[in-house]
Amino acid sequence: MPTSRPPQRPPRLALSALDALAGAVLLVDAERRIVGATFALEIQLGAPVREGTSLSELLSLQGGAERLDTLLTTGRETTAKLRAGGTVRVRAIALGKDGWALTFRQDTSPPALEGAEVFHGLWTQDAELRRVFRIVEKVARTESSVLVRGESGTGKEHIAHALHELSPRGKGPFRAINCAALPPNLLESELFGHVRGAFTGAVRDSPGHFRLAHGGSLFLDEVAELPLDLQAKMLRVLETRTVIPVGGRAPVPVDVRIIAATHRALRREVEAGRFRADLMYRLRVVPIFLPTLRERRGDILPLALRFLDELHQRGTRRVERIAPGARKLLESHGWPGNVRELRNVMEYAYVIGEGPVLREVDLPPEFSEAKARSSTATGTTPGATLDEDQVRAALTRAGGNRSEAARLLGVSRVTLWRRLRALGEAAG
Ligand SMILES: Nc1ncnc2c1ncn2[C@@H]1O[C@H](COP(=O)(O)OP(=O)(O)OP(=O)(O)O)[C@@H](O)[C@H]1O
Repeated sequence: MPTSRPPQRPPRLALSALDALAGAVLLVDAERRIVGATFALEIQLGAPVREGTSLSELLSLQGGAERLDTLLTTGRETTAKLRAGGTVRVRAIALGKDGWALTFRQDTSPPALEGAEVFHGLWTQDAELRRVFRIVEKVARTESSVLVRGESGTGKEHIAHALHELSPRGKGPFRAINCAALPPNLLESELFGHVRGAFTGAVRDSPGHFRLAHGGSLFLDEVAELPLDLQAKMLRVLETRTVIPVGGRAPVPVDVRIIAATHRALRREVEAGRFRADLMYRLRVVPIFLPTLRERRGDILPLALRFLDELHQRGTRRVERIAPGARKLLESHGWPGNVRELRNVMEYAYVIGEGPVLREVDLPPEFSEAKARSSTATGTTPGATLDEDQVRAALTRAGGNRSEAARLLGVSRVTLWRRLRALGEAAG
């Protein structure tokens, strides 16, 4: 009577290598039992693969057992139905007497990542964002002023860089200034420069961003926050192509292409009297709208995996899959901070969790409605669900810096401080 050996699991490293080299792969032993699956396959199937179960529990082939034999013996690619739903193209590669490696491709639609593109550091497989990339390529070749509109974290600064690099000015300087980050008087001298003695502390001449960007591009981030008096000066610079440094008299010629960005609707700012209409028309000759992450939900999981990949390069933990519950939460989240928020969330989950599976509980507190509800029900403070280990892990990762630890945990500094105090009190 034949004896059945227990299934032998391949080492995790081997699965990771397979994942990187071949993508969606399933390993079955000589008895056609599943012994391992790559992360890419689980993403494709949308569910974890149960080791030890029989291949026929995962796949169904028209023609039954006979077709399964053909699939395994001929090495030809075959269409198979997944018991969980959907069709795939499968090919089997015999591994001597040990079993088979099966590669999977999506059947009707092209493989999930086909049609994906990396454009100047921005990854997407979304048709709308890719259309934006094509517009950027076209407009980059011109001298037109571009206004990039998009929520925080949608990639406005990357687009500004792309516009510069693809333009004939690409070899010239690229300067960026955030109009919301400086008080008005400082902003003016940062933009237009100043002469020595123009104000207390002006011990020497300073060229300002316009002159430093001469022959290149100047990126005005958060342009809607420019105070009205500076808007008038900006308009003058754009019209005369000269700047007058603060405290100076002589206009200095500048040759700069302006790329502006905002998360606000400039038209509404104009209607509200906060932005000059004439400057708006100067800046938004070509408006470019970046879609939010929630408008391209298909990008969420692939981007999450890319960020995990980056974390793998830097850290020691190796996440091999995202648990279905966590995937659902990621896919349904509102993402007000867009891709930047996703990057931070993945880093948080990577740091907070342990082992090869990224789980629901590893995600920041705002992801768990149940947690939030129970915390409101019991009247506890936000972040009260963070346990000591999570807090410690984040602090270690942040080298003791509490602001950074709070960012990693997805809570405010005050919440972290309260939690530390509560834990301290509990320990004491
Ligand atoms: N499509 C994308 N693919 C990969 N990374 C992205 C993508 N979009 C944004 N990011 C990342 O998100 C972060 C924010 O990007 P960026 O600074 O260009 O956004 P922004 O719209 O200028 O944000 P803000 O308005 O808050 O300054 C960066 O780390 C960037 O690499």
